[in-house]
Amino acid sequence: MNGINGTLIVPGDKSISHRAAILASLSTGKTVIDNFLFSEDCLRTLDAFQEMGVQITKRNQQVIVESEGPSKFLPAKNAIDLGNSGTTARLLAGVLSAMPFSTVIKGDSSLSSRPMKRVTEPLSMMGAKFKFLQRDGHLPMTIEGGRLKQIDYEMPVASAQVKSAVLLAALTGQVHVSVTEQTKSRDHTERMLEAYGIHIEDKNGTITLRENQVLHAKNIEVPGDFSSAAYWIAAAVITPGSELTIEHVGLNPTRIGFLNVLKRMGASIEIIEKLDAMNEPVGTIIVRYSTLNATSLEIDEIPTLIDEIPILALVATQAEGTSHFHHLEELRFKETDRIKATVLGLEELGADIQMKDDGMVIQGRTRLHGGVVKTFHDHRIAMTAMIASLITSGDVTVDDQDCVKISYPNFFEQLNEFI
Ligand SMILES: O=C(O)C1=C[C@@H](OP(=O)(O)O)[C@@H](O)[C@H](O)C1
Ligand SMILES: C=C(OP(=O)(O)O)C(=O)O
Repeated sequence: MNGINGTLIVPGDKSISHRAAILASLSTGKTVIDNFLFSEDCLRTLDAFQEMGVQITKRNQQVIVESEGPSKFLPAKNAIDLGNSGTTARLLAGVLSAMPFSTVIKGDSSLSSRPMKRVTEPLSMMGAKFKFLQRDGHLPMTIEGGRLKQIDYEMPVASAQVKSAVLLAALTGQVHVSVTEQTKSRDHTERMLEAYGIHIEDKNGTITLRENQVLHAKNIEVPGDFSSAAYWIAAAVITPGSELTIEHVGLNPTRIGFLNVLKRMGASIEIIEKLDAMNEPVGTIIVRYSTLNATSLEIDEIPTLIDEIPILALVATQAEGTSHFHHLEELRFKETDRIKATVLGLEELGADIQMKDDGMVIQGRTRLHGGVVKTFHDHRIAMTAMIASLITSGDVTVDDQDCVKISYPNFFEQLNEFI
């Protein structure tokens, strides 16, 4: 391996694609969404609205949504299956809370083990009714929507999914709402609503959405997914001889904590261009192989790199010294327990890594070797293991390659271009 060299474009952003599908469905008129991410999770969001009567056409990199707005949504004929997608489940729960009918939503075994009370509690305060059909606090559940009332909600967890669920319920139900976050989470919903001309304000961590606002269709362009770019940024930083350019990638400050931490560790990273797509900063990243020092994560930066912890842990195995990753309790509620899966996976490859209740401690630098990594069907664990394979002395295999389709369907094709 002579390094990771060249220029790369990553697929569209998963979080923004979900929101584009939702807001286009809630608008009246025709929306063209460019560079939509055709991954399994985002397809679940499109399917859900299609099941409620929204007209959706998929072509190449585009999605065309034709809608008459939420007042014309029809009850789905069957339970809506959201597969593996936490974002779809929680954001859709917000929209369905304002619908004058009942809907059953369900998911796969991973999604059915993830907590839903974080959204059903505020949505119940707004007036929606929920019934858990198998296990308390989990999918499958029935959502009985209806007229909603205003709430001022203080979020107990830093979660963009919870914030967005409440905002989308208020928007769909046309009521006023305010949501206060202790730590700022990704703000794609707020930015996209603003781009639609909706009055939404963020003052000292309190986001306020005014009542009686409606969406009119507006074309959307989705930037490249920073969370997908993170795998290649890591690959270049840890593989000697690398210089990689990643173009047209989203650089929203609430998403790029991983870049900031890498820079702090000593990585050579340049951002050479910035433009704006639907209120989202977009640019080009140039990254080179670098000698790295260990680091510790601050509590406030966790939401800005929450999905990058597995790949950041791999990078830390190549940094000189001890890295302390704490305040990561939320990782236990992802597609799998990502603290456990990351520690087990990297241990299998020879890393010196210790599991803690709220995170992990990693001692670098270690020479990694080959092994068989258990993914627990989590796309981010599978991709982290495959990036590790670029620097291991033997082969790395994962027990499930298919799970990368959740967020990055062409991951293996792009990986093969480098090896
Ligand atoms: O709103 C979103 O699009 C997401 C929010 C985050 O989840 P939480 O809200 O649970 O932190 C993140 O982990 C997930 O991949 C996508
Ligand atoms: C946690 C993730 O997604 P979701 O919550 O939408 O399943 C992820 O993509 O890492």
